[in-house]
Formats: sequence, C-alpha cells, structure tokens
Amino acid sequence: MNIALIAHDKKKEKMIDFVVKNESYFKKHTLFATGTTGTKIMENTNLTISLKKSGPLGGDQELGAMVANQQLDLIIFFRDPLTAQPHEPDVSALLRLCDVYNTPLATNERTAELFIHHIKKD
Ligand SMILES: O=C(CO)COP(=O)(O)O
Repeated sequence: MNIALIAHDKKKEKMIDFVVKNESYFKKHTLFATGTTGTKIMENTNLTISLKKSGPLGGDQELGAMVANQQLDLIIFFRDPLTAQPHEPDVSALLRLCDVYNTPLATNERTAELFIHHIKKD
C-alpha cells in the first residue's frame, strides 16, 4: 500500500513512537510524508520515505493531489487539535479530499492502530 504519514509539531514525538513501534509493518509499504515529519521518522528508523514539502509550505496540498489521483491507500495524520495552524485551509482541503475519494484517514493513534492491523488493499 501507499501510506502517507503526517504529524503536526506537538504530535511528532507520538508519530515517531508509533512508527518505531510498528516499523516492521511500515517496512512492507511505500511511504510518503510531509517534509519535517518524514525527515524525523527517517532519523529515528531505517525506513525510506518519499518526502513532500513541509506542511505549511504546501506538503498537505501535495499529498492532497495524490489522494485526488487515487495514489494513496491510507493516510495517518496526527493532527494537533489544540493549536491553530497557519495552513489550516490546506489541512482542511486534505481531509476533505479523503472523504471525496473514500480514502482511509486516521487522525489519532488508536485509529491508526486499528487501520494498520485491519486494512488490506482491495
Ligand atoms: O504541517 C503539517 C501538516 O499539516 C506537517 O508538516 P511537517 O511534517 O513538514 O511539519
């Protein structure tokens, strides 16, 4: 599967912990990420990730384009629900496209856990 990993700044540690814990799972898939999230994950794992731009600089939009082209099978996006983001319109657009294209989207760790253990690509 093609999986995108995204985390807002206050959720990056949680994302790294989650990916480290499930590294053997993620190793079997093709990974994409926004710039800072992906860089930090690669620094903490042996995974290879295709990096998009940082979120505030257009990374969410780049991943949104992949959703629109049906190139992503799963998005794990640990959002920070308590901090305003300068690029909130880009975040909303990405979430909207996931619903437009019926793309699985996990915005918290427990949902992500369920997804990675249960989603099989059609
Ligand atoms: O802001 C983000 C998602 O909206 C994440 O971007 P970075 O991974 O570059 O921090």
